[in-house]
This record gives sequence, structure tokens and C-alpha cells, in this order.
Amino acid sequence: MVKAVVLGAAGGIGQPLSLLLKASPLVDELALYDVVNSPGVAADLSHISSPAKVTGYLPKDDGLQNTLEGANVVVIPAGIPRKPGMTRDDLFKINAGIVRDLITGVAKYCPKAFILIISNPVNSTVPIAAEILKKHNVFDPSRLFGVTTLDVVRASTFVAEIVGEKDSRNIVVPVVGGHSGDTIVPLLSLTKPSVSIPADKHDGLVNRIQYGGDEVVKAKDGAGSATLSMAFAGYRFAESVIKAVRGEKGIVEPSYVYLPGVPGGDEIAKAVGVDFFAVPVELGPNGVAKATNPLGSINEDEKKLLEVAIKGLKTNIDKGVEFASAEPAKL
Ligand SMILES: NC(=O)c1ccc[n+]([C@@H]2O[C@H](COP(=O)([O-])OP(=O)(O)OC[C@H]3O[C@@H](n4cnc5c(N)ncnc54)[C@H](O)[C@@H]3O)[C@@H](O)[C@H]2O)c1
Ligand SMILES: O=C(O)C[C@H](O)C(=O)O
Repeated sequence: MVKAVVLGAAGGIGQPLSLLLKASPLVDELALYDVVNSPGVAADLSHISSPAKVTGYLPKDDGLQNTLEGANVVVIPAGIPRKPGMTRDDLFKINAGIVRDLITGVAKYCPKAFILIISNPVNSTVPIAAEILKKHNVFDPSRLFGVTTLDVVRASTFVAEIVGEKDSRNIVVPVVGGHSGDTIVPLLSLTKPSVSIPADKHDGLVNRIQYGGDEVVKAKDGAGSATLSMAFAGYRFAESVIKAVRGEKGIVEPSYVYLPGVPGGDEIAKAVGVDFFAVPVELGPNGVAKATNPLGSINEDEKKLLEVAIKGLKTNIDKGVEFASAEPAKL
């Protein structure tokens, strides 16, 4: 029995992500929560002929509690998106409090659920979530994930375009670090199968992977950021978590996790000098089965990218931790 929840379900990501979850035969129950329109989205989806029973809640009448009770997987795309000229860090002011309050609900009503955080700035919202869960004595690092799948999806797509591979799913590029600009570190030298990127295209490709989000923000021209590609990526990650819980072996997805608390993560945390960091993670029935370390064989260019990323990450992580330590949750 799998109960999946989407918090922020009426939004640009929330709606298509809820559609994909409703269409999945792996989901038995789907609960949608938002401050607006979630009952409408739920009514619409409920006409689809697939197994999941769909419900939609608003904050009134204990909506968050009713949404979260019994949940196994909670996906969180709640919060405001960027407009042109903004960084993801500019979203902190509003989204930090939203994530804090929603995670407080998770801590109270479904503390064992797998938590998938999409809300930006992911580099800071995941540390906020960890701190709130710690405050409630329910933090299990193997169950808290910052969703960085879109960076990996973009890397596959952009590399495939350059090397002329028709199906970008055949190209796997490890992307490590965080989820914003130069904290995103694509390890092109470790692409599988190995690819040869023409020298004159290399730096542009790295930049496009790091700033792919800005490309969409600019194209949408004030109407938000990536939603459909994010719903695809968020669903891919949620599906992988659910498949691993159901016993499927060998599933590896990148994710931004609390390294010192997950198997295999301590050594990587020591090497990079930050506690929250995205690496390819092997998933199992209890979440992270093993964090894998791709950093041993990276080239000099990638080492330089990594140095820059770690600097930015430190600031973003500290900001999140400080916020969560200072602010009482509102529930
Ligand atoms: N991790 C990633 O790779 C990635 C990719 C794309 C977007 N994002 C982020 O995802 C977030 C959502 O983006 P979007 O385009 O869907 O935005 P959106 O504005 O279209 O949707 C956000 C939804 O959150 C809801 N919401 C606001 N406060 C809430 C609360 N307290 N409880 C429940 N719901 C609440 C809003 O009502 C809205 O429906 C943004 O922060 C964006 O930056 C992350
Ligand atoms: O760019 C954004 O603000 C949204 C998201 O993080 C993305 O990478 O598309």
C-alpha cells in the first residue's frame, strides 16, 4: 500500500506531478494539499481510470493533518518560483517559512515518510527540513532528499544533443554538489557511455547544465520557472524511491542528502567539507542504501568547479540551518 502526497499540488509543478503520480500503477492513494484549488485538482484527477484514490485538502479543517496521515512518500513543490533577474536564493525569504511549516506537519503526522524536497533554494530548504525534523526527534537522513534529478535530466539531454545520440536516456552524467548555478557540478568525464565533447563546446555545455534553469526562466518571461520538465524529473525520482521500497534492486539516482547520516556518506562529507551535498545515491527499502563517491577520478577542470561549488554551498547551508534554529514553526 503506497500513499503519496504532493504539498503545493495546485501549482505549476504540482499539477503535472500529481497527474504522473495518479497515472502510476505503483500508487494506491494520492493526497493533494495546497493553500488554493487542491480539491479542484483532486476532483479532476479522480476521473482518471487508474488505481490511485485521490483526495484534495486545503489548510482549513485540519487539511495538512488529513493529507499527511499514513503517507509513505511526500513530495514538496510548494513555494514561489523565480522571475527573470532573480537567483534561487532570492526565494529564501518566502519559501524557507513554507518549507519549515510543511516539514513540521510531516514530523508530526508522518515522521517515517520519505521526503522529497523540490522547493527552492534546495541548497537551503533541505538543511531547514533536517533541522526541523531534528527538533522533533524524527530526523532519518536516509529518508530526506533534495530533488536534483532535473540537473541530471538536463545533462543527459544536452550531452545527447552534442554527441548526436537520439535517445538521451542512454546517456548518464553524474551531477554533484547543489542545485543552483555554480553549485551544480556536472562530471562530464564520468559520462556513461564515455563521450567525446568537442573542446570548443565543453565550457558552453557545462554552463548550460549549471544555468539550465535560467534558460527556462528567461523563456517564460515572468510566468515562472521550469514546471513540466521538473514534474517529469520529480516523478522519476518519486517512482525510483517507490520501486526501491517495493524491493527493486540497483536503483541509483542523484540526490542532495545529509551525507554524515547516510551509509557511505561520511567519507564523502569529509572529502568535500560540507554536510549537505548531491551524489548518486543507491536506493533501498529504507531510502538511501548507499551514497556513492564519484569524486575519486575527476579531472582538474572538475576539481576547480567543485571548489567553487563548495564555497557557495557552505553559505547556503549555513543560512538554512541558522533560519531553522531561530524560527519557531507555525502550526
Ligand atoms: N528542485 C528543482 O529542480 C526545481 C525545479 C523547478 C522549480 N523548483 C521550485 O519549485 C517551487 C514551485 O515551483 P512552481 O513553478 O510549481 O510554482 P507555483 O507558484 O506554480 O506553485 C507553487 C504552489 O505552492 C503553493 N503554496 C504556497 N504556499 C504553500 C503552503 N504553505 N502550503 C502548500 N502549498 C503552498 C501555491 O499555492 C502554488 O500552488 C519553486 O520554489 C521553484 O523554484 C525547483
Ligand atoms: O531555475 C529555477 O529557478 C527552477 C529550478 O531550480 C530549475 O532548475 O529549473
